Amino acid sequence: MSGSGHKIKVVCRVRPFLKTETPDESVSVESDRVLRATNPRDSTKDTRFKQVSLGLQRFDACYGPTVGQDVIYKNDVRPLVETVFSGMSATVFCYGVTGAGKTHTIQGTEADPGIIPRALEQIFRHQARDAVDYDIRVSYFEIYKEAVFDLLKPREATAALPIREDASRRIFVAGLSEKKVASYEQFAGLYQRACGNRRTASTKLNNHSSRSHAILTVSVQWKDDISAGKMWRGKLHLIDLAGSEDNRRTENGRDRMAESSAINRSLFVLGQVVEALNTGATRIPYRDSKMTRILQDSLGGDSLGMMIVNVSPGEGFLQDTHNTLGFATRSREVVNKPVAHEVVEQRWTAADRLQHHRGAALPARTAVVPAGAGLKRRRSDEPSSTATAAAAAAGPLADEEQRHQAHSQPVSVSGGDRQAARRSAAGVRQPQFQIQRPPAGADLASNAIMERVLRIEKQLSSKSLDADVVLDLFTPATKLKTSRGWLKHARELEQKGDLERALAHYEEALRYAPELNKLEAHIAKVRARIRRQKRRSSIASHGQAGVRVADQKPAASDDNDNDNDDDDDDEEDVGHLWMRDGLAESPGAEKAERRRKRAAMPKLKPAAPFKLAPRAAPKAAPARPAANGGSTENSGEKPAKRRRVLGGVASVTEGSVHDRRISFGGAQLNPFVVNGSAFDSDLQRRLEQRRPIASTPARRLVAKSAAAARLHQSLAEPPTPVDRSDRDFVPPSDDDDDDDGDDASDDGRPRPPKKQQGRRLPGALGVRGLVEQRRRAEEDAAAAATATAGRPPKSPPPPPPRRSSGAEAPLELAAFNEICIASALQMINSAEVKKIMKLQGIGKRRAEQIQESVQADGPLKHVSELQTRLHFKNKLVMGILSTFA
Ligand SMILES: Nc1ncnc2c1ncn2[C@@H]1O[C@H](COP(=O)(O)OP(=O)(O)OP(=O)(O)O)[C@@H](O)[C@H]1O
Repeated sequence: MSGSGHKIKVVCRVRPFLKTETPDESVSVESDRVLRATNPRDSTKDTRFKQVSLGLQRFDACYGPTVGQDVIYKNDVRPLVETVFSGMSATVFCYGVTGAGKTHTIQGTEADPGIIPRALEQIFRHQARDAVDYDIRVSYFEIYKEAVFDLLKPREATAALPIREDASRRIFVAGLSEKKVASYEQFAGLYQRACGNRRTASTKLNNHSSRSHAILTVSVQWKDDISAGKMWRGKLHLIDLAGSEDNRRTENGRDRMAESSAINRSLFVLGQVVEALNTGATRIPYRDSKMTRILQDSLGGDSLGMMIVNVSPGEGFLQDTHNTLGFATRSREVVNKPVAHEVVEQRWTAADRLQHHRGAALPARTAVVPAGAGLKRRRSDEPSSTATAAAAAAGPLADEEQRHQAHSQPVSVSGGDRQAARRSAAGVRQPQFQIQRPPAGADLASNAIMERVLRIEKQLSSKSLDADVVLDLFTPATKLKTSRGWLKHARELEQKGDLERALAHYEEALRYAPELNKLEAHIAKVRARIRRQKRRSSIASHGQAGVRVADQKPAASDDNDNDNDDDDDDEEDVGHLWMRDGLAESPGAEKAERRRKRAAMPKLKPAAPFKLAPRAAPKAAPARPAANGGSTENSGEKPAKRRRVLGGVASVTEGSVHDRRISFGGAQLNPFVVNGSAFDSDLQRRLEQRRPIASTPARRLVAKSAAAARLHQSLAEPPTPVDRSDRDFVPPSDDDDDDDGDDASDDGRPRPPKKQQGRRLPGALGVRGLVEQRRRAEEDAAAAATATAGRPPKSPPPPPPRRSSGAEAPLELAAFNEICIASALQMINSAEVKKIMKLQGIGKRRAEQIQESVQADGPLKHVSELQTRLHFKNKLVMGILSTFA
């Protein structure tokens, strides 16, 4: 039999009805190998159906309620126990739902003993009969809530024990006590005490329900004179599995629920193992539960295996019966490769000693190996020569009857490598089975799945299944698919302008695919748009007297605004902040007014293109090249490709970077410093690396800088016509701060008296004044650019105007800030501003103080305060500027 596979033997046993149950005909044993069960979905159907649902299940043996323990033992278990004396390992385990009779079958009662006492009796009888000196030892442990406990020790004296693998890759429980027993009586006393240590409890379905899996191992070892004094070891594992439980029926409390969850989990893994073995999966998830790990050799390993499937009769258990029988049928396909086991002495290697030196326990002096294999510490995935030979020699499996026979007779094994025995299955029959080491990370993945299952079970048991747990049930592919579905709907809704519902759909999509960062960003945008819509409508309805919303878009057009361009968003973001007097009341009229004003404004292109100034010449060259109305000819560089920004008003020349400044309309700007604050590190990085400004946000910021420049310029220029020769306006930057306190700027131009700072604008000019001023400045710029076209650039350029900082800010800066504050005041109560203020370190209380104070004293008092909140200010400034662009 060496080298051939043995299917697990599956025996079915139906328990009798208990006194508390009402007998019915739903489950019955039709013949010694056929069980009939009513279809749980339709009990009115003919009970003799064949193919539907349960139909007729064929097993190795079927026992009805009247069959006694002795019959089952004699027919099916006794032959298996005999194999132990051939050096084989054999496993009998009882499987079934709670209350189906597992403990009764494996343990029995004093009056009607089960498999364990009968098997031990048989072993001692065999010992007495043979002239061989058998060394019989027993160990008994339980797996309770995924922890292993020694049952041969008093419960209070035992801690959870670890599971290990020995040198020949055999699983064992480290530290488990093994007691030598010389007679059945000695065993019976020991066993009785040990049973008292097992955890049992009363549930609604079973007064004496086992809460753990219990595994009794009987080891029989002897020296064989015939085989030149070789040591042999046979093992018998007798296992009473805890029953799967439907917690709706057991009405378990919290403690029982935790136990039940652990039980169900390990049984679930058992099902997975069987499934994997049957489908020839590359990885068998033994490690996913302690029980399957311990049963590894009995499930697809080198043990002989037998499963007794216990079934509760009665209609009330039909669904459970259906599930149990389904599992049993699948288990019948599992093929084991039984081999005899030799005990060999092993020497401790240098590696063992080193490990021991580091604190690890030394391996046992003896190891159990497949007969004839000797002790080889070989990786399990290494092919062995015997394996190949065995695989080649393996013939087709014996038919079912022969297999049945194989269990009925002691298996004589001539030896052979354990690996060889496993591999010999290859090519023998389908499904074939191979033990392979799991691929790296497979355990992790499987653990993750188990964690999911556990979470779900936990929630199910607490009857509070929440959405996240349901989400866990989906595979990643399903999640992605579902997410796409939500996204599709969301986009449609957004296009229709139904932002609220679109947002809900987007959020739903994100739940299924939280890794979609872009989606997250888009959701934030949609949220912002909804907020803006709400603000607009509230401002429109509760607008203060004399203040009109200048830039308010009609709701419909806003709703339909489906482009995701940040620029537009930014415009929207703050467009409503721009408050002006005297504009048309209706949105339509406002729009017309805006259009009219825009048309009236001169265009700045192409005479005053906005571009990056050429790169500074090395050292000898002046720090700032002459500006020539925005052209790049003075750089001496090959003109680079131009990128149009902001509807043709400005353009950026790729690669022409100079001193981080942008020349525009005769002015040089530092794109990173608007009003003294750095605002775009990405752009800065790109420019510093001399990389093309490809990203939309970067171009947008450059464009905004242009707008900022225009406003600065218009504010800097006096309302009266200016000297056209002075075109080299440099906006204020940190480098240019002039704290000397004179009233004159470096270029000699007089500054407005400090007293007037911040008072003249916009209070004096008003917003309209500012706009008008800007328009005039732009006209001048256009005229100057036309006049200077074709002329050689001026050299050297006059030094740029300088400004004071803080409280001594020049007029234009003060005006700027005033605009900011005025704008801020309108949104000071909005959540967005609060958030910004929080980010900038302005507390709620402080924000309120500012608001009150601004209302009482006027906004200019707080210019310096706001100046320190650079980001906050810039956001507003940028928004305001975009309304000019
Ligand atoms: N074949 C049988 N003959 C007589 N009584 C039986 C038989 N099988 C089971 N019973 C009775 O049914 C009840 C439940 O049986 P048992 O405790 O063995 O179930 P179990 O499957 O081990 O349950 P659990 O998984 O909850 O431990 C017990 O009272 C037992 O005596």
